[in-house]
Amino acid sequence: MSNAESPSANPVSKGDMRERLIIGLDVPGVEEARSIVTRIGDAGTFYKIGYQLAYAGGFEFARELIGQGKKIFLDLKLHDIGNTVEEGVRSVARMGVTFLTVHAYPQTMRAAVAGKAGSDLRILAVTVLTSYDDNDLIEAGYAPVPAAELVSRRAGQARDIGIDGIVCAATEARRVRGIVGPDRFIVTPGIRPAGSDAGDQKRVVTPGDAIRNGATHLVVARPIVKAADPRAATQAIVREMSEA
Ligand SMILES: O=c1ccn([C@@H]2O[C@H](COP(=O)(O)O)[C@@H](O)[C@H]2O)c(=O)[nH]1
Repeated sequence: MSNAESPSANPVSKGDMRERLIIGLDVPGVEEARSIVTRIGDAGTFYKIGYQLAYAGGFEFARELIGQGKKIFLDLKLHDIGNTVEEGVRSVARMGVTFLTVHAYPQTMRAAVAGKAGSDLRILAVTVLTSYDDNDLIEAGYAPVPAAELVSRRAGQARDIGIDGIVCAATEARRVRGIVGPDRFIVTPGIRPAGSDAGDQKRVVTPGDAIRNGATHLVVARPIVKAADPRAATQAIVREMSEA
């Protein structure tokens, strides 16, 4: 069976929505991150480390959280020449993290699949950033194309290359599920509880609708890490996911 036909088994437990909420630790340093993780306590099981924390001690902190039994999503959105991506992914594969992102360019995705070979690391392909709408794609030099169509095209390429999961807006999750089949992860940022500030996100969905649309994992940063009570904010989102 080719790589494209055998994506990694989807380990999502339908029973515990905490495992399907990925909390984005978008904070300036490890001290702040550690404090938020402590305050969230057992309400959170899965954390995302992106640019802001990764370049401020986040890699070491990722190892610390893994040591405590938490899962880690390294959101590095790699994109470079193939050899550099492949070797970078090979290094990340030794860290024990669960998810790593790359941009959904075919050369990049192929290199990432080669780099993670033999490890438990799962590669997610970022299709079209949730802060982009159709006009942002035109501004970036694309011929006019609806963001949802470009997401579909890239999801199909990711499937053919054997990528483990797709990052897209939850508005596109149903369509993407039809393209990638039942076993791949669909990870959706741009999540906002009703009434909360979208900030720079443009393709936004509530936690309940994201689950109903078939997302396997939701990514939420500011609505939790900037909340007065991050544990209560986490619990409210998990509750909404559970009731969906
Ligand atoms: O398309 C994408 C890919 C990644 N992200 C990341 O998710 C979080 C979302 O943060 P919020 O504060 O909940 O908006 C952030 O770390 C992004 O880098 C994304 O938003 N969209």
